[in-house]
Amino acid sequence: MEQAVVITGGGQRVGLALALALKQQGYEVIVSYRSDKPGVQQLKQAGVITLQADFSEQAGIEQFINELDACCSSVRALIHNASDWLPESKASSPAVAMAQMMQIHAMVPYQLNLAFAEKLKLKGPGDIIHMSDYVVKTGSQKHIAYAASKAALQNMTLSFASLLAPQIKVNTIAPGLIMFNQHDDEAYRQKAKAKSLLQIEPGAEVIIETVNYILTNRYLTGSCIDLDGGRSLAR
Ligand SMILES: NC(=O)C1=CN([C@@H]2O[C@H](COP(=O)(O)OP(=O)(O)OC[C@H]3O[C@@H](n4cnc5c(N)ncnc54)[C@H](OP(=O)(O)O)[C@@H]3O)[C@@H](O)[C@H]2O)C=CC1
Ligand SMILES: Nc1nc2c(c(=O)[nH]1)N=C([C@H](O)[C@@H](O)CO)CN2
Repeated sequence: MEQAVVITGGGQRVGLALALALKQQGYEVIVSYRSDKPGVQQLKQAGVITLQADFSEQAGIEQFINELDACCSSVRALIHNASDWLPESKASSPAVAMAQMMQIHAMVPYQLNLAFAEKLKLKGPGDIIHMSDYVVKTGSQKHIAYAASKAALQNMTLSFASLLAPQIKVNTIAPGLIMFNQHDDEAYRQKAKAKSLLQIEPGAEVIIETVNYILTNRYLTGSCIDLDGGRSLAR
């Protein structure tokens, strides 16, 4: 496969919607998924290549790199979406929390970017997109390791943008609330929406629009797009 758009963590929610939308737009799409959820079948039916990968251990990262390398001759874009929103309250220990967060949000993008830099350059301009989070700006009392690991990811945007220019653009999308989880109750939902000026749950469509903006813009690299409904201005 040539000029594949590679999305990590595409078995559900934002990654799933993004993969289906980009496939519908005519891109060749390859997705990593960890758990075999209903979305994986949707992807296969849509013609998206799905590669099972658990990035929790180094062996899982290396297996994915080898499988991806074997199935695509060049890469159009690498979108680092896979993520675990782990609160300290659910971690077995602080050491495990920080290790787990740095693994998925920093170690995986770091290794994949280095492994696929040449294939991203092969057939014209390439893109790397790091999915970060508004909380990089503010920190988070309940997701300390998560926020720190997203800050590491966001910093790598700067390093890789410098290293890989001009053939590859590297940018961050830093979302605020995009979509709730099923278990979020009404009180939480109201409170979370009230944190931004626009006070909505926008859904994955705004991520799709932003990814398309980045992919089609020849002059955007090393930047961070704050996709948060004006959250930093809300009182
Ligand atoms: N949803 C929101 O409102 C916001 C999202 N974001 C960011 O946007 C991106 C998409 O968010 P969302 O769709 O909610 O993400 P999810 O929480 O649904 O996670 C996406 C996928 O990452 C996979 N994943 C997690 N850990 C690993 C691992 N160790 N190895 C392999 N895959 C793994 C999950 O697999 P599995 O299905 O097996 O669990 C899941 O399918 C994320 O980077 C997120 O941090 C930022 C701000 C707000
Ligand atoms: N991997 C994930 N990261 C984040 C999620 C999520 O569901 N999965 N959700 C959020 C929240 O929506 C937050 O932005 C607002 O409460 C943050 N990151």
